[in-house]
Amino acid sequence: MADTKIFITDCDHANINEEKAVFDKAGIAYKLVQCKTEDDVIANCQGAVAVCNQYAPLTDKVFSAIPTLKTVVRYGVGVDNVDLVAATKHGVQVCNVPDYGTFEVADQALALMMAVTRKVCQANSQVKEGRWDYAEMAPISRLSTITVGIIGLGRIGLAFAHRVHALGCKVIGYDIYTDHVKSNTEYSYITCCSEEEVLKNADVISLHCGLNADNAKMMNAKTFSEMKKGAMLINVARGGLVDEAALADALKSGHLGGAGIDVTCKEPLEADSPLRSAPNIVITPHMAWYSVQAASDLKTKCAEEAVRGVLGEKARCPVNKL
Ligand SMILES: NC(=O)C1=CN([C@@H]2O[C@H](COP(=O)(O)OP(=O)(O)OC[C@H]3O[C@@H](n4cnc5c(N)ncnc54)[C@H](O)[C@@H]3O)[C@@H](O)[C@H]2O)C=CC1
Ligand SMILES: O=C(O)C(=O)[C@H](O)COP(=O)(O)O
Repeated sequence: MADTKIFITDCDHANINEEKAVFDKAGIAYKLVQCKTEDDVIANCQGAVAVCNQYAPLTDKVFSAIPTLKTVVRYGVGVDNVDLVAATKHGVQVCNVPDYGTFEVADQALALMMAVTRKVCQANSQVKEGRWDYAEMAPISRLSTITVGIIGLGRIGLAFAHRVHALGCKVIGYDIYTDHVKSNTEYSYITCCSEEEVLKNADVISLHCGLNADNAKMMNAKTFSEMKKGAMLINVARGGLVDEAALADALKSGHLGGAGIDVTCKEPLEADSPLRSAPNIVITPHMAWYSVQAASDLKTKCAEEAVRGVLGEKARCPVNKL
């Protein structure tokens, strides 16, 4: 369609009913294409003024080849598949949807923390295999006595902080910006400290920062060695924050006591990933964000932001500064 203004570059949801309702109401022509590569996007999204995008890489090459493009809206919070520097250079406004599933992700982090600290999955397997022996699960600490360290005190990190605070855990945290935490009495129970102090003092570390060039593989053999013996790692943020081979080694050596992860470097997890054979690790399939309500909210908010882009209205959630 020649006047198609909005393209959905790719999405893995079963239907685009919410997007359709928003685009039809605005009277804007749209098209769903399922692109995997930069070349797919270039071939299929010519004339786009705005795109809704999930995984397809949006790079300098794409922005150069589609000069009509003014707005990119990511289905989600993380924008690590979009080259923000190139987008800014080409005058493309990149937006995300930061507020569709905050509680779901914090809940999943809590679920993983409970699963690994209480060894729920191991115990479940034991019983199904015909044994009945709580002592096999040792050691387990009383949760209200542990220190939880949060790396990334943004929306999700702070929602997770509330949850573990409610369990009676001591909460410490590190973020590159902490004024919003220190100036808000609602968070007075969080002790802000350095990354090194979090590594050294936490019994459980939960990652809640976005992935960028500066923090890729921030959890690696060196940082794992700085963690307490028996400490546990939770990651519902991005797989690329963790050196997975080093995590598997730290679990196999017994230095780390467990891990709960929802995200991996390659998704789905590779068949030969060393994480598959590591002890006390619980892995979920990048589902932290998901609930029926969050999925619907995400699609509606993403479509509405794309419409604002086409109409030249102010973006609700811009990520880059033009
Ligand atoms: N597993 C899932 O389904 C989902 C995962 N996510 C991931 O969670 C991440 C966080 O989401 P929100 O809390 O909503 O984002 P946010 O932008 O509100 O918070 C991120 C925080 O991380 C901090 N940060 C950045 N780099 C850091 C570093 N190197 N060390 C410490 N702190 C650092 C930022 O200053 C910010 O306060 C997203 O970027 C995304 O990657 C988000 C939604 C769903
Ligand atoms: O919001 C995010 O960021 C997310 O992680 C997603 O919503 C869910 O995952 P992906 O779309 O990044 O697979």
